[in-house]
Amino acid sequence: AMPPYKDASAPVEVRVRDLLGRMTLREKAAQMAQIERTVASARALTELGAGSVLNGGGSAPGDRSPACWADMVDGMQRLALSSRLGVPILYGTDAVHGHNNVFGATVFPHNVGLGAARDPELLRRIGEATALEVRATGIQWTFAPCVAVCRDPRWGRCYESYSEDPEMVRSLATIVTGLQGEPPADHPHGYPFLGSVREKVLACAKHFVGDGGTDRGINEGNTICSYDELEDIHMAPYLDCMAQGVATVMASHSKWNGERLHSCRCLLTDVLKGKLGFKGFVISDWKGIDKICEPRAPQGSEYRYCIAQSVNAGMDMIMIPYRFEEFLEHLVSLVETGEIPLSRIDDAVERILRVKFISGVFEHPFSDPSLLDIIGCKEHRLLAREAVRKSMVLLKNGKNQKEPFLPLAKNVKRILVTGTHADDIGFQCGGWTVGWNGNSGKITPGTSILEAIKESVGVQTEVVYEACATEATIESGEFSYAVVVVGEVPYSETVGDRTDLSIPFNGSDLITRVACTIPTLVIVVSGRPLDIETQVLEKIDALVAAWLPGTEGMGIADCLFGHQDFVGKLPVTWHRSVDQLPINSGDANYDPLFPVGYGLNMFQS
Ligand SMILES: OC[C@@H]1[C@@H](O)[C@H](O)[C@@H](O)c2nc(CNc3ccccc3)cn21
Repeated sequence: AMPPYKDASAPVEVRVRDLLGRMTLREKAAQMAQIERTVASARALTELGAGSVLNGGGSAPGDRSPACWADMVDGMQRLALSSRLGVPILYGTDAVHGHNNVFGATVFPHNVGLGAARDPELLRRIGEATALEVRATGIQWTFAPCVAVCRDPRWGRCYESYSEDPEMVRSLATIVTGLQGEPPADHPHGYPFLGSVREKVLACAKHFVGDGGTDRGINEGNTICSYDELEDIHMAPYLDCMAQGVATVMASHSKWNGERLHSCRCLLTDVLKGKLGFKGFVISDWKGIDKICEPRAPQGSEYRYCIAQSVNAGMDMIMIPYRFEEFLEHLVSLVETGEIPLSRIDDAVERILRVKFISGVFEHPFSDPSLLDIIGCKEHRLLAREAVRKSMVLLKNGKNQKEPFLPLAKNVKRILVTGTHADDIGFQCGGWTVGWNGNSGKITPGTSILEAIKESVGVQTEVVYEACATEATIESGEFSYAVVVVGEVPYSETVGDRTDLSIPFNGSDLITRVACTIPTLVIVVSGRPLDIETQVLEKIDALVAAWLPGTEGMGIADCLFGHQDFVGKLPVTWHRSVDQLPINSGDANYDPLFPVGYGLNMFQS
């Protein structure tokens, strides 16, 4: 007869218990391992039975096409299903603003722009569209949403945070129901949920906890605060994610008052699993356990000790990604010596199997090729265009109270478009896009700001474009107005940590050169607020924060030319000077250039 764990009609907990009872210690330990796709061999997946596979940012199969991804994931699944007990893998990827690793996917604005849009229903729809594009490649799990509450814009991951305001971040956790589906009203609190194996993917709330609150915004640094502050500011969004049945949580590389989250039993077990009642599984970050002994010992040393510390603290799955067999040997040995109680292993594997059973991957282990055309489809690009439009924040609109500068006139003789970010899809998308750190240029199909402007103006309007306008061009006269698009080059994680937030490539000089001759709108494409000196702000006629809008540049033109009004409001404080940092709404003597919540509409100036 069919063993209970293979019986789709049996209750999940019965299937979990039955399968757990059949597994050897080595098989249990292997389920707790997540390995990188480049080492996902037959030995790893069939002989040893690794539980999960991921691709690190930028790691992709063949030509990055959707079909290539689906073939890869299905191939790995076939290997896993040939293991002794035939436990399927979960494949995880960072689809953090659309299915951003895949060429041709819809790339949505990064989280900071979605925080400016402040539209929970929009976030749910973005989750829905993203889930479909992820599923189209046969992938069942995304490492999103990042629910960091960014308290210092010097942090290289500021753009991955919806807001500095925990209440704003909480309200946007609706993306979880978009990704996973809406749990029924009687869904047990803290229990993982997945609504449809065809159209939904497992989500991952990250990075637990306090990733956005580190001292001076240093990535993977130290968050120094009381437990109450940690709970009120950084932990609050996890309650909302859990209320929506989030299936997994990723631990943060950062520390709380000097204690590494990856080996913090108090926060991972007593708080997250105990007090908050989380019933899904906790996964480490990339090589997160290898860092446990730093700085006393170099990263990766004392690996056996690191494994013991992390697993005993409550880590359920380890994002290894390359030391799988070493990990396996150590973990089995640690249980045999009693340094890790078998009960801890059983708890971890029970959580992993629970998520696998609720995900439907036992019944539907393979990709669904009928979804392939949905990647980058028109409907999703229109949704992304709506998100871009709603994320735009109008910070200045005219030099005096009476004459708003926007909307821009469409039927003028000649306009100048200039700046490093006017015609660069890669710059618009930012980090975590095709490559881990992102890139410049035509990295994936999309519409640049220049293309959007050309598409929006009248046929008799001449659009003159120069990445860096020359004096000759500027002085050549007859420009009705200029649009100067400047900002940051793509980055991710520590690569993005800054102590200086001035506009790169001497953006301020270009702005000044243009603005002293031509009426000028400045658009800033960045993952965070950048320094706008007073004399620059006074010289320009209008200023728009576009954040990192992604592929659908038309959403910017929709606002500039008045098709729709500006609705965006600042989700993070726009500082006057980096000397003020950290500066957050609610501080005593809060004196920013523009406060959280600031944003004009077209009729204001
Ligand atoms: O990509 C997996 C995780 C991601 O979900 C976490 O948010 C992030 O902290 C994270 N960082 C890495 C490191 N990525 C990496 C990319 C290319 C080469 C080496 C490492 C992986 N991950």
